[in-house]
Amino acid sequence: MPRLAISPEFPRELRALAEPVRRDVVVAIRRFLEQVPAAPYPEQVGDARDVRVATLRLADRYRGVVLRDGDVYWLLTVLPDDDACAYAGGLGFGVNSRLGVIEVWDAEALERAEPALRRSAEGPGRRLFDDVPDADLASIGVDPRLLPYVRLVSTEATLAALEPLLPPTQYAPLAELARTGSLAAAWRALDAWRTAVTWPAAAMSIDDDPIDTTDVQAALRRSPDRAAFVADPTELDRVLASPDWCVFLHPPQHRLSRTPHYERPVLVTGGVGTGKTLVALHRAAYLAAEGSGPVLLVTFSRGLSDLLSAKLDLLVTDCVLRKRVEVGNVDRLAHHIVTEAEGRKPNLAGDAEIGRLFAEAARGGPHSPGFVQREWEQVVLAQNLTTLAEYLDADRPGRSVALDGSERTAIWQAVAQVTAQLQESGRRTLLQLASEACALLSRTTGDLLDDSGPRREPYRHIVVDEAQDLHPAQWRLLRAAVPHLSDDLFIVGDPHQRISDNRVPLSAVGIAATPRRLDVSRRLSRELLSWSVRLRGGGPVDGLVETMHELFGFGSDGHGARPVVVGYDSAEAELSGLIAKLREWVVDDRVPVSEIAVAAREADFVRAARAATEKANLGVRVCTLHAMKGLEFRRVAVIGVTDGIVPSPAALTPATEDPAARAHDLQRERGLLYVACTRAAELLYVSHSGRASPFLPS
Ligand SMILES: Nc1ncnc2c1ncn2[C@@H]1O[C@H](COP(=O)(O)OP(=O)(O)OP(=O)(O)O)[C@@H](O)[C@H]1O
Repeated sequence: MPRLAISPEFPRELRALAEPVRRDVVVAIRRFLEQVPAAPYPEQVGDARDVRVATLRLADRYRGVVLRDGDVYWLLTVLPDDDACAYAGGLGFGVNSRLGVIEVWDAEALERAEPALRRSAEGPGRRLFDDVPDADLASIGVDPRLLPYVRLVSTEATLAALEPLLPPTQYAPLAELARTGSLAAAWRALDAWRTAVTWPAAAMSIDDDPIDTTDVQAALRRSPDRAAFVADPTELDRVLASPDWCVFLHPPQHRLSRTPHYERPVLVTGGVGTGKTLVALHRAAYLAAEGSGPVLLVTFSRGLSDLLSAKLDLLVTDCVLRKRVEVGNVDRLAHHIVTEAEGRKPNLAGDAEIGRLFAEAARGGPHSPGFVQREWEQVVLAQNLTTLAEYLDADRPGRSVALDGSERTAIWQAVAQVTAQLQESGRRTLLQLASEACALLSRTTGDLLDDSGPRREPYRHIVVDEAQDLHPAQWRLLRAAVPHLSDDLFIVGDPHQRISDNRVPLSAVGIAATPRRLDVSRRLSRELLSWSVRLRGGGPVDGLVETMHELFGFGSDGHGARPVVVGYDSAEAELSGLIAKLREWVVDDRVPVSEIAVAAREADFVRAARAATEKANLGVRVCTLHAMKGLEFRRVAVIGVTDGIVPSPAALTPATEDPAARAHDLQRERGLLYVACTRAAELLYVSHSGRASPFLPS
């Protein structure tokens, strides 16, 4: 029986075919897998650069292109007959001698480029790699068949022009060597392509066992981003029907999510669209299959946990495994634990009620209600301070206004008044609930969440998404909900996308996490990414990690359109401009309305935009900037990005009251706009009426 692996391009190209052809192709592959009568057979391609390449007739006038090695077949694409033969004939194949992964290159295009390369290399200057011996180029994985072309490269620009023709696993270390002149830097670039199946986690050194560069099957198994093995028609159907991200993980994503064991908690940070959520989903799926107990996949809000749950359903199709993962948000977890312990649902206090209580408690005092409330949430609840003595002694990280003993005592009394009133009315805030749930879990009585043993944590593994927005009380709850064992906490987040006031290093809540990083945005084009990074302001931010988190060093793997920023004279004209833009997208460009979103800072403008889109019969999503968190659309319009609206004056603490709080508020408002603008995978349109928001890059 043949062993068949599918490349990520194949399902995409299959989806683009007309329905009857698609059906015939799938039937033919099934026949091939099971070797029943009338199964397609490999046919040699005349003049092929690699004799192992063949085609399979999969439908009338359509052929699949395969790389064949013994009984192993790697199905690369499906094309009309002539195109398939021409394409197959021009490909070069190899196994990377350092990584052991499969490589494909455009051998025919390289042959065509050779005369131009020679001409450019004939000039007076030296060639780029003249000083690098062959052995060093081999040590970064350059294939001997590509060496003659590499030797002709005279400038970094020429090398960049060759990028589409070379395997990325050879281009990346070469580009790094050209840029830095350092072999060590090139090895590091090479290392970024290792997957969890390339090497065991402990064996990441360049000098490990020699690779058998003739073993195609082993190479395909080490290339989970390039090949998915399907043993039978059921697996075939799953690979063909699943979204790409379910099947083909990029090497760093694969390594992070499928490393067999992490002795300590892990914190994965990464810029927008680098695949953090996908890594969290895959880690949860991996732990469900390979772990040793119940898994909690937890995020910031209910809306996001519903989205995570739907994605996990796509990823984990086995019901038994899926049941091992509970998906929720931290508030729900706290609610659940307190309800179980008390036998009834807790009453929650809303924001308006809390605001009113603090207004009363702070009346006549030197500090505003907002200041006192922030002191409660960011100092008292954040550090779980329960007595005045503890508060008098406490550090107040992130709070810039110094308080003497009598001021602290006055604030403590105001906070005590609010908490007493809450207690009297039988209400609690969500943060209080998180603290109580943590205290309940820390008791030795057990009997929570159907857990009958004493002091047994309800989960064996916890995976956290959108970690940058969790409060210290919520972190303590998560820490208490899982035992201190290997693979306890796997955390993903991006401090630059924070839209809350929570900026706690994990070490401060008892989580000593090993940092890891994802560097390549898979959502944003280079153009959108560079604009967004300027919008965010390249400055470092704090929280999650011990030191400041920098925004540099992260890139994108594709090009696209630049964002469009349009200024109007009035809000009415801005709404008319929005409707015209949406019509262009929906009617002219035929983008489905479900793949378009409109967002604004102020609820009033959201309502006005919603009314305008409904009147124009354009059923796109219209929401606040906040509601865009964690989502993704092909096209996004962010409107009302006007001075005086973004940042929202109501969300800013007066500088006279607390300059550090104001700086944080500004950073949060900037983060909010950054998050909304970076939801666009394809096109971003930004508009304002009057002067543009000071956050917009010039
Ligand atoms: N391995 C992959 N295969 C296919 N698509 C991918 C892959 N990795 C990432 N993507 C694409 O990138 C998008 C972003 O992934 P994801 O939402 O996990 O990133 P993120 O880092 O959590 O983003 P953000 O922090 O901006 O919310 C995905 O929706 C998908 O379109």
